Parts: sequence; C-alpha cells; structure tokens
Amino acid sequence: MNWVEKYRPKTLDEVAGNKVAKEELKRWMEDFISGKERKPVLLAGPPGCGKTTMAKALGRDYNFDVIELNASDRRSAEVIRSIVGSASGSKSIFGRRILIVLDEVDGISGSSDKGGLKEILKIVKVAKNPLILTANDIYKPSLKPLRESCKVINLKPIPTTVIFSVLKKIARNEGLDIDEDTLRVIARHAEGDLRAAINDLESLALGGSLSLEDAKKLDSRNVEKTIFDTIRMILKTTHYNIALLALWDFKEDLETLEEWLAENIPREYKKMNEVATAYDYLSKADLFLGRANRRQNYSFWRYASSLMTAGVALAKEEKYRGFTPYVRPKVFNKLLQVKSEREILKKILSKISEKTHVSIKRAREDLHYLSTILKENSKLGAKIVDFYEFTEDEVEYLTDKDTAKKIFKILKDIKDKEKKYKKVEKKEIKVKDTKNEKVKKEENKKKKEKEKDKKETKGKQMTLDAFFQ
Ligand SMILES: Nc1ncnc2c1ncn2[C@@H]1O[C@H](COP(=O)(O)OP(=O)(O)OP(=O)(O)O)[C@@H](O)[C@H]1O
Repeated sequence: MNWVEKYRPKTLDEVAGNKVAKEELKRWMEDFISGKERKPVLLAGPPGCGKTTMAKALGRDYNFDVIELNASDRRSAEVIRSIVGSASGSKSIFGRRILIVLDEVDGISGSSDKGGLKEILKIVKVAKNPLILTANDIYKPSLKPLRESCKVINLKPIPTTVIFSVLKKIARNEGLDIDEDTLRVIARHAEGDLRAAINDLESLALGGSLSLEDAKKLDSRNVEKTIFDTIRMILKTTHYNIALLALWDFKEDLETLEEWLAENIPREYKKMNEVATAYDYLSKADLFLGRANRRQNYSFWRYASSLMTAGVALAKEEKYRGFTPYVRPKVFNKLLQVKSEREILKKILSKISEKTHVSIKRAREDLHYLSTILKENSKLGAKIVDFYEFTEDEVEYLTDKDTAKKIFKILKDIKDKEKKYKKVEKKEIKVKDTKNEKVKKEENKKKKEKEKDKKETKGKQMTLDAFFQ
C-alpha cells in the first residue's frame, strides 16, 4: 500500500490542521442527526489538505457507512438518487445510515447533461442523507447555486510546521535515515499539500536518496511544470477541464507528451477497458498530429491536444488515488543508449586512427577484425587494448560484457607484473649504484693519498737513504 493510503487518518482527531473546520463539521453532523440541519456541506480547500479524508473520518466517527462518489462520473447522480430515494430510509445493507461524499464538484460541467450540475443540485435540495461535497475552487460562477444550497466550510492549506510533524512521524515509523532539515525542505516544497509531501517523501525513499541535496532538487520542479506534473495531472484526474489545464505552461511538444502517456497509461490505469480506451484516444490524437504536421494545418493541434488530455483522462471510470511511479518512455531510453553507443564508436575509431595513422574510414573497415581478435584471443586482446588505450566501455562495445571483463583482468595482471618487475629492477640499479659509489670513493681516497705523498716528497731534500727506501 502506498504511504498516502497507509497513513490516511481514520478518525477526525487524527486529521492534521484545520481545527476550526473540524469542529464545524462535527457540529453540522450532530445537527443533522438531531434534525436541526438539512443542508449538505460543501468542503472547499486546496488539493491534498484532507477534504475527502475528513469527510470519511467524520462518517466513521459517527458510525455511518460512507459512500464516496466522483461528481464527474455520470453514474454518480443515479447512485445518489437511488440511495436518497430508497424506501429503506437510505440505510446500508448493514443497517447503518449512509453518508454520501461527492468528490470534486468543481470538475463537473454546468450543462444540463444527465449527472451534470443541475442534476446534482436537484439531489442536494431533497437529500435526507448527510451529503458532503468537496471542491478545490468553489468560486466558479457555475457553482453559485450550489454554494447557496450548501453550508460552505473552508479548509486552509496545511501549515509547513504541521506537514513537517506528519512527515517526521512517517519517517520514524518507516525507519528512514533522514534528518530534520531534509524533512523541512520537503514540507516547505509541498506548499500546504500534505498528500504531495507524503508522496515526495515516499518517492525519495524509494529512490534511496534522502539527502538534503536530493530534497532540494524537488524545488526545481516549481520553476517549470515538468512533464511528470503534466502526465500526473492527466492520468489522475477525471475532469475534462482539469485535464485540459494540464497543457497550460507545458514546455514540450505534443509528440513528447504522446510518448510519455503511451508509456505510463498502463502504470496508472488498472482496468483493461480503461487502458484500451485511453490508447484509442491517444491513437486518434496521433492521427490529428500527423495531419497537422503533414498539411501544415495547425488547427488540428486543438483536437490532438484535447484527445490526448481529456480523452485519456476520461477513459478511466474512477480516480486512482495514491502515488504512481511514472517512468521515462522506453523509446527515449533507447535513443539515449543509441546516442551513447555512437559516441563510444567515435572514440574507438579516433583512437585507432591516431595510433596507426589510418583514416577513420579505414579504421571502421578493419573494426570487425579487431573485434574478432579480442573475442578469440583474450591475451593478445589485452595487449591490443593496452596499445590503443581502450576503456572497458569501448571493449564492451567491440565484444561483450564478459569478454571485456576478462580482457581487463588479464591487462591488470600484466600491469601488476610489470610494476613488480620495475620495482625489482629499480632496487637492483640502486644496489649497483651504491656499489659503484663505494668503489669510486675508495679510488678517490687512494688518489688523494698518493698526491699528498708526492707533494710531501717534492718539498723535501731527498737523501740517498730516502730515495732507496
Ligand atoms: N489534514 C490531513 N491530515 C493527515 N493526512 C492528510 C491530510 N490531508 C491530506 N492527507 C494525506 O493526503 C492524502 C490525500 O488526502 P485527501 O484525498 O483527503 O485530500 P483532498 O483534499 O481531498 O485532495 P483533492 O482535492 O485532490 O481530492 C490522505 O490519504 C492523507 O494521507
């Protein structure tokens, strides 16, 4: 289970922050139970501050069965109507009362479609069950009637200090080796979105990078909305408008987005029919992209982008909550690999050409001989590798991983032996040198003594006795 779900508070007391709003919610529930209150609640607040969590925790605290529905799902209105209008007094099969939580009402269109805003409004007005609606932005003009029919409770973004203490608890519980400064950076970066903070902590832990530097890298995501944010927005939402918004401030081209979505749709969507529908929209988007480029008629881009964002987003029946580790499209990895392979080949050829004074073209022609020798005769191969000064990557390119390892092991043995031999040789030379020096010193000494004798005899008058001595 991902950490966002694992650490979702079960009771209202466990929900962090928004103390006043929590009290208001409790009062509303008690008034509803006692029959004093009839209006549904419209819980408004920024993403990840705990709107859905609070609504569910409230239900649990007061022993209600909670039914959570998504406002933009056309079937939700139907479900609510069947609950609200049922003869059983809207009790669940377990005999408990039902609290309905209708998520993200700001995502539904204002049209009079089945399940649209008007339909929801009708239900809100007659509902006898406690009903909690959630929204990020309740000040959209289309939501005015809904605002007027509900009791609005505003939630604030979670303060950084509160996010910090939640993260600290999670880190302790997960046994993470992370210091408080790093946790503070993650908390600050989340800007009041506790879900985002927990997700960030989990993704850093998954990547094994819990240093302050790694956490600081999160900040760079604020500078420019990354491709990850864009695909997250599309794959997580079930709202047409929010999905379209994903392209706002998007710096890459649509072809790039297409590759990223194609790679990540099955990572997010779990039902086969959803995956199939999402790919169907993506392929239609691809048709329009192709047409736009071929005919230079860029008005087709509009269709391509709508299919790619809203089409893919609405292909799922319900939102998948929690963290999904998105990945770079394999085709990009392949391109990177090809690029680095090309670089390696270039280096190999230039080394051969430099050492043997042949052209790059000629070096390329002879490459397969070289490759065969390296594969067939590792000892000779090691000498060749030494001569050309190839790196292990380059040898791996010419042969394979195992052969490259083998050749480099032989080469290391040769080098070690050479080093040893050189050391012995140096020692021998040193001994010889000291010997020679001793002999030289001895000779010098003798020479000096002789000269001294000569001088002494020269200055003196020689007697016959001395002469014959
Ligand atoms: N106030 C909070 N206290 C504790 N955990 C929270 C709180 N707010 C969010 N979380 C964590 O974030 C997760 C998501 O929260 P939730 O779905 O309630 O946010 P939301 O405000 O409804 O977001 P959205 O507007 O995107 O639907 C929870 O499962 C929980 O782990």
